[in-house]
Amino acid sequence: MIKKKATLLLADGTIFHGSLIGNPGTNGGEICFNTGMTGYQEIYTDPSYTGQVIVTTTSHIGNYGVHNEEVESDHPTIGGIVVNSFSEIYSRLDGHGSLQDYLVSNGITGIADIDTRKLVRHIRSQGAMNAIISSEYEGDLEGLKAELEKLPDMNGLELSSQVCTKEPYFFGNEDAPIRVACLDFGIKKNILRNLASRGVYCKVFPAKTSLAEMETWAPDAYFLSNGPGDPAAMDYAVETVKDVLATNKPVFGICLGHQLLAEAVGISTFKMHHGHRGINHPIKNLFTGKSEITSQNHGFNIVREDAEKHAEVEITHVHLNDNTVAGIKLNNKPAFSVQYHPESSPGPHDSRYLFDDFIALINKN
Ligand SMILES: NC(=O)CC[C@H](N)C(=O)O
Repeated sequence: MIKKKATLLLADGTIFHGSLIGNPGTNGGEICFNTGMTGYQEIYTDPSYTGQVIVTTTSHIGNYGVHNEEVESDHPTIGGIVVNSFSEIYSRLDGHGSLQDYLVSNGITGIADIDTRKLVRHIRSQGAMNAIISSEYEGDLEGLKAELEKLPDMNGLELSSQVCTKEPYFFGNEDAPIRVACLDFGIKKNILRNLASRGVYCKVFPAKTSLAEMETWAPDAYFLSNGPGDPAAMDYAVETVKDVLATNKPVFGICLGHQLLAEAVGISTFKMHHGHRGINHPIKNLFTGKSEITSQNHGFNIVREDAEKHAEVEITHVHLNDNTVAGIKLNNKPAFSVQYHPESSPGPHDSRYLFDDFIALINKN
C-alpha cells in the first residue's frame, strides 16, 4: 500500500512529517498526550477531548479495531490523532470494524509514523499548544500556518453547550429507587452506566438547563459531569451549580463538574502546563490514607491555596505526582467532587467506590 503523506505543525513551528490516517483533509486543536496502554476508542469518543489533537504514547493503535459498545459518546469530536504505528488490519473476533474506517466515517484526519516519544517530550517541556494535521498542504507551510492560526485558544474556550445533549433524556430503570439529575457538560456514557447499575434512574439535562426546570422532575440528587473546555469560561454553569447547592440535595462532580463545584464556592481554576491524561495516575485519599491508581484527562485544575483557606472546603484527594488537588468536599453541604475519573473508561477500577459514596450520601439525605 502506498501511504499518502501528512504533516503535523505545532504552534511553536515544530514540524513532523508522517503518513495520513483516517479522513484526508485538515484538522487540529490543542495537542495533548494520553499515556494509557489501551482504550483508544473510549479516549477518542470522550467528549472532554473535543477540539483536541490526541497523541497516544502506546505505539500500536488500531490493532484491535473498534467495537460499537466501547464508546463514551455517539461519535468522536476530537481535533485529530497522532500515532506511531497504525494498523488498518484488526484482530478481534467480536470487533465491528477497523479504526481506519471509523476515522473516515467520522471525518477525522490523523497522522501516523510519528516519533511520538520525541513529540511527547517536546509537549512535556514546552507545554500545551495548538497543532494542526493535514494531508492537503504538502510543501505549503504558509497555507498550513494560516489554518493553524484559525484554531481557537483553549484558554477561555466554552465547548460544553456544543457537545451536550440538545434535549433531556433518561438513562436506567424507571423504577429504580433513586433519581439523579445529571447536568450534561459532555457526559461520558460510563458515568451513566455506573449510576444506573447502582439503582439510579438518571435524567440527563443540557448544560444550560436551569435549576427550576430540573426541580420539576423532583430529583433526589444532582450530578455534574465531565466535559471539554475552560471551566473559567462557564459563568452560566457556575450560577446553576450555586442554585443546585442551595437545594441542599447531594451533589457529585467529576472533572469539569469538580472544577465547576469549586468555582461555585469561590475557588479559582488555572490552566496546567500540559495536563494529566492516562490510566495510571496515583491519587491519595487523605481520609483513608489509601492510594488509588486512576484514569485522568484534564488540562485545568483548581487552585490549592483557594481550597486550603476556604472555611467550608476540605481537600479529600491529592495527586501524588505533583501534589495538585484531586478531590474536595464541602463541610456545610452534602457535596463532593473529584478531578479524576472513577468511571474509568478506560482505566483501573480503584475509584469506583466514589459512586457508592454518592449513593450512601443520597440514602443518608
Ligand atoms: N475530563 C474533563 O472533564 C476535563 C475538564 C476540563 N475540560 C479540563 O481539561 O481540565
